[in-house]
Amino acid sequence: MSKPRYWLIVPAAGSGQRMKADCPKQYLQLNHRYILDVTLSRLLENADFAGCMVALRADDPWWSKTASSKDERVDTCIGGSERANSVLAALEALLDRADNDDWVLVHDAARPCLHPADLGRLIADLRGHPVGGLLATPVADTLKRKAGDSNAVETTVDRRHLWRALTPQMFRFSALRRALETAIASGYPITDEASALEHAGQIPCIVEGRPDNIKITVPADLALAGFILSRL
Ligand SMILES: Nc1ccn([C@@H]2O[C@H](COP(=O)(O)OP(=O)(O)OP(=O)(O)O)[C@@H](O)[C@H]2O)c(=O)n1
Ligand SMILES: C[C@](O)(CO)[C@H](O)COP(=O)(O)O
Repeated sequence: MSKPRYWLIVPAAGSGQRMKADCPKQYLQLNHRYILDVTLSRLLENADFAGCMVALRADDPWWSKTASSKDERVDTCIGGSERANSVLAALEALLDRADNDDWVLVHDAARPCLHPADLGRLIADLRGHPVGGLLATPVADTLKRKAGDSNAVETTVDRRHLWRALTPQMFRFSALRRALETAIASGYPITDEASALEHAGQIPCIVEGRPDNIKITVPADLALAGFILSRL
């Protein structure tokens, strides 16, 4: 039986509304490099992937300007209306190359600060796991639940067992594809790969990751990401 291979999927078909920039955030620059190029290089330089599939917007005029578009290891497909649809599209674009039990790592294009040690630990800790799992970091702040749309505090949430999901998230090719198809078809709200597997009755494994593996989401995150990268 051949050893399972590792495939990389990077969903990069978002519009970055919360960033309020003049282009999708994955094409903003950090130290004169596109964020998408930074993210892809930090993944491809630190693990041995059989291939990489990047999901892009259908109207993406920036990709051809990136260094990654010249990298023969990187293929592209058209993403979907939601992140989960983009990941499913990338899985389907790999159907003729990936085996059912191959591992797939899914990592947000908007997370350029992934530390190589976290990537290595995720792969090492989960390579023998029956389901797979994700990088996550413990909640460090006290969490409040607001009362509807008001600013009134409804309650303080017990954070003792709460973790923030990060990426990469790592699951078997066929199990992930099946779980995403089922969850999307059922209208179940999924915002990460693990929640699709949970919806399918699986129990993903958490691997603790660094809290500085931030997702660039709002304007203040850009300078923070630049500082983090300068220290990595
Ligand atoms: N239809 C979508 C939506 C998001 N993403 C990708 O999923 C990652 C995480 O999503 P998010 O941070 O929400 O990005 P956006 O959807 O672009 O941001 P916003 O919600 O502010 O518009 C990003 O790399 C984004 O490009 C995607 O591939 N396809
Ligand atoms: C996948 C993720 O980054 C894990 O925290 C997150 O769910 C993405 O959410 P978004 O709203 O698509 O940014």
